[in-house]
Amino acid sequence: MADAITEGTAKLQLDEETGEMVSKGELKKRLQKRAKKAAQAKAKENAPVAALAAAQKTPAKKEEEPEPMNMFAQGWLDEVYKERPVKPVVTRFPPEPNGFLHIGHAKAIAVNFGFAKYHGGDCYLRFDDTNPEAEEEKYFTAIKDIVGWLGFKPVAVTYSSDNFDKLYEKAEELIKLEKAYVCHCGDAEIKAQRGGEERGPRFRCEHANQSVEHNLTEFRAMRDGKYKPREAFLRMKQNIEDGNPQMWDLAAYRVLDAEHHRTGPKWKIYPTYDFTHCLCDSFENITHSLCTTEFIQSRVSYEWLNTSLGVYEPMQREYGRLNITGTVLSKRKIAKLVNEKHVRGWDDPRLYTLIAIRRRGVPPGAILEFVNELGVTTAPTNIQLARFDQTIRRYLERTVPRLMLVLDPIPVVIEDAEELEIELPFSPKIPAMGSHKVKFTKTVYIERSDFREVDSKEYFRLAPGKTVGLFKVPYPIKAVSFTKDGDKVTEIQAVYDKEGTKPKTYIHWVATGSREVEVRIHNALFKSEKPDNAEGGFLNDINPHSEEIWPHAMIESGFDEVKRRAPWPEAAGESELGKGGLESVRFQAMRVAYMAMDSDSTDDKVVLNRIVSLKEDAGK
Ligand SMILES: Nc1ncnc2c1ncn2[C@@H]1O[C@H](COP(=O)(O)OP(=O)(O)OP(=O)(O)O)[C@@H](O)[C@H]1O
Ligand SMILES: NC(=O)CC[C@H](N)C(=O)O
Repeated sequence: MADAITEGTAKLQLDEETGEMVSKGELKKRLQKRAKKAAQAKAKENAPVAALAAAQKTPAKKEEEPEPMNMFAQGWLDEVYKERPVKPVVTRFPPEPNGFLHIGHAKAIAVNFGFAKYHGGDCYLRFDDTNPEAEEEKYFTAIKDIVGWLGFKPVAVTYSSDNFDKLYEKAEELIKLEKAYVCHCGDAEIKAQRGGEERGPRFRCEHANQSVEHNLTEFRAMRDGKYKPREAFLRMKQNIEDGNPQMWDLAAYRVLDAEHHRTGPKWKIYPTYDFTHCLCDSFENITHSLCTTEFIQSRVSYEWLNTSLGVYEPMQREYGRLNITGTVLSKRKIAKLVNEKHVRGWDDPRLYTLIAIRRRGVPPGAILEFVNELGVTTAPTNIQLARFDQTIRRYLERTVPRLMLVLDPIPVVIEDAEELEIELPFSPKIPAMGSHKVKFTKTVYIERSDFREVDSKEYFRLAPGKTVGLFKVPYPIKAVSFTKDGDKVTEIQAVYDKEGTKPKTYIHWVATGSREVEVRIHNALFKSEKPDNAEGGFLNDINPHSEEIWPHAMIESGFDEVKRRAPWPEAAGESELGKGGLESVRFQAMRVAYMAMDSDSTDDKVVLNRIVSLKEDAGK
């Protein structure tokens, strides 16, 4: 008979509206009831509007797994390949090591590494380290780490600074070709030469007429420390008549009073982005140099320099940036949040740096799936946080095991119960995940929110005289009394309800002796979709409830096995890197949320982060 009851629990389903686990039949009944109500409401609307709404809903039904390589097989990236269908494809991901990467960079990583991988080629991780003032060792390490975590292996890690000698030679060559000159003009003069505020006529300064010998002497003097910053710079002699400002004799080299973290005090002059990037691409035999659309105008100067020097010419093409709304990504703003202690650090799970997303427990594969789903075009993509969460949720749904976790435990003493061993599957849908055994004890702990002191007709969980199912336990229980300390219920007394009908609802529980854990539930860090538009600035938009802590949550013993068997899922960079970090211990806490271990965990104390809720928040 016990079997007859537990059999049903294997097929329990989540009622998304109430958060309860209920039998298939009960869920069907509830859905029908709600559908009827909704239909009645809808009937009031006029027919065309209703039809449009239905039509708009259709695509959402498509819940299949996205094809992981779609973004390369079709659309913009496919066109780019067709423009230059060469083998082997060679690409590069070229971050400046001046901060932690964010979700937008994940797109750049996926595009560059993915494009090469898809075409059987190679991708370099190139540190674009030509601004010694802003660069720090910790960023190099963090960037390398994140690329590996996303599952990509650079064919080599290179540095623009590896090429400082070669770039210097190319600069002298450009001077000898009469295509560069040393200029001593200040900002105001340069502005005037470029037409000024009124966009008037453009003209060159007298330095542009210097002889090659003079320019060489001056450039070497710059190199040898004769000039202080801003006293001299090397300019490319492009085409001042051109409508594109990127052709208005851009700087190629400037004097900087800074030690480079790799070349030390060797250089007093450093090449600019416009001089460095296209040449480094050329030196590395990059076939497709993919970057974001703010570089569209730079394409002419990119091509001009390589052509002028007669070197191998890569092809630059530009795609739209990925922006997430409802958060801030700028380094300066995140630094403010960190310094003013609004968040726990650059890797705080409420941020959208990649180290933060990783710490929160988001699997690397889910990020790649997100980028792939959005696709790549030349248009910028502005995405709401909820859309990102939705992809993660779908990904976790099919890849992580389930456990029982109680956030706010309250003991229930089941007077006629005996200790039992109960087998729990790790996943109701994927038998290959296996199962584990947990102890069922006379006293179990349930969520405080699953008990009501006063029953009502619309309530289906535990209340005095009311019966509820405990997930996988042979008999449902009925509350008979409860004890209080002041306003707070401290214990519920219950008995097995062996005679009653099958319960309508099942709730999760944990046994006596279960491990106490701290759970951190993260909500949006900002109240609005556009924190930057808040009066007085983005700090005024901070959500005071962005982190809720449950310090005395309890987790069932299956957690130990989930931890031992991590990473969940075993994919992308985590397993290749070895074991995966604590954040790869992921699971679905039944009826609660998707969870991962936080890096604050110690041998004695487990801290868990909510990765995402089980369903989209109402109102979003
Ligand atoms: N939001 C984004 N979406 C897509 N690609 C991006 C985004 N931000 C940067 N990238 C790309 O990543 C690569 C390395 O970026 P780098 O760190 O040099 O950029 P950045 O523009 O300085 O970034 P940010 O200023 O946003 O921190 C570049 O090719 C850049 O175009
Ligand atoms: N061409 C590019 O991809 C630009 C990379 C460069 N590090 C930048 O964002 O400034």
